[in-house]
Amino acid sequence: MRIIVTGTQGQLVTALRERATDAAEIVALGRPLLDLLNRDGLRAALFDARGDVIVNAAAYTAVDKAEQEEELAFRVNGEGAGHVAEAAAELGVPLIHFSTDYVFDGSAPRPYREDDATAPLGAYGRSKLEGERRVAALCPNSVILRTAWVYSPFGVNFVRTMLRLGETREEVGVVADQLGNPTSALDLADAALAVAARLRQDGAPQLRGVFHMTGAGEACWADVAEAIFARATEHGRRAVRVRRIATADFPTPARRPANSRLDNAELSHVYCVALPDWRRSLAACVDRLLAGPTDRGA
Ligand SMILES: NC(=O)C1=CN([C@@H]2O[C@H](COP(=O)(O)OP(=O)(O)OC[C@H]3O[C@@H](n4cnc5c(N)ncnc54)[C@H](O)[C@@H]3O)[C@@H](O)[C@H]2O)C=CC1
Repeated sequence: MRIIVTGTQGQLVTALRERATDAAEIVALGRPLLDLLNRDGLRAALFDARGDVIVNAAAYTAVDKAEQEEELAFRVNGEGAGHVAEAAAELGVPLIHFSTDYVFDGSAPRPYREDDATAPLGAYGRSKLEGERRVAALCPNSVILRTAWVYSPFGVNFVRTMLRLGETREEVGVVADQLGNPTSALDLADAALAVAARLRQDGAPQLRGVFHMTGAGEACWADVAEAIFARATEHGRRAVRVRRIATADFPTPARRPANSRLDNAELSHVYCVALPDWRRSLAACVDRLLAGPTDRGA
């Protein structure tokens, strides 16, 4: 199976490359060859690549900056996703598109299900929701995977940021009133590869549509930080205290949902796919970052 992935540098595409087995060849296409802002170039690249499945893993992901650059975020995450969907439909290949918990406003008292009402709080969430709409409209042979709180040994993410802060600080203030599901990009890649294989073999309509895909178990950001620092001490790092703060004490340009939890029951029921518990995968990520040479820059 030849899987064409948009983007070459992101957490998810890097994880897909690492986790691909012999049964799946990953062809990652990024800028300048494939730019979500350039419909014609993108189409030419996807048509040339001749894949069995397309995965749209590229996106404008700067959540706070998007508040100042909403038009750009829409062009990349809305229109760009639409261009990929249009090309996949014309090529007749299934599309896996990634979306986000930020399509919800976080007011629900329980984990969100796929058919719950969307109401993004910020520009990034609005742009991703527009992408979902375009993908669903232009490419019915598609799966939209909403994920959340993604971390990995690569790129910019919470785990790497905490480990960097922990090098110089004895205490770090971390918000404790946002709940979500920490998700390892490597687990996400394994699950997405399983979905890709099913989509390729089976045209059943129930395999298409929106699915939630996050790590098992829930946490607030302060819980995640505590788990990171606890694991880091096992690698000889000195202990770092986590001061549990409120979102109101850590203002950011974009508002975040207080409840980001996604219910994965549908994915488990339809695909028999479930991601491991976040604590186990997080420990493995910290082990990897602290055991070997690291790619600094988070
Ligand atoms: N990182 C997270 O916590 C979450 C991510 N997601 C979604 O998961 C997917 C993967 O996210 P990550 O790998 O973490 O993102 P990332 O920020 O690590 O990587 C994004 C990739 O998109 C590429 N890109 C940006 N603009 C582009 C353009 N105009 N043309 C071509 N490529 C472009 C970047 O170069 C980069 O390779 C995205 O759809 C994101 O919206 C959803 C929820 C949470």
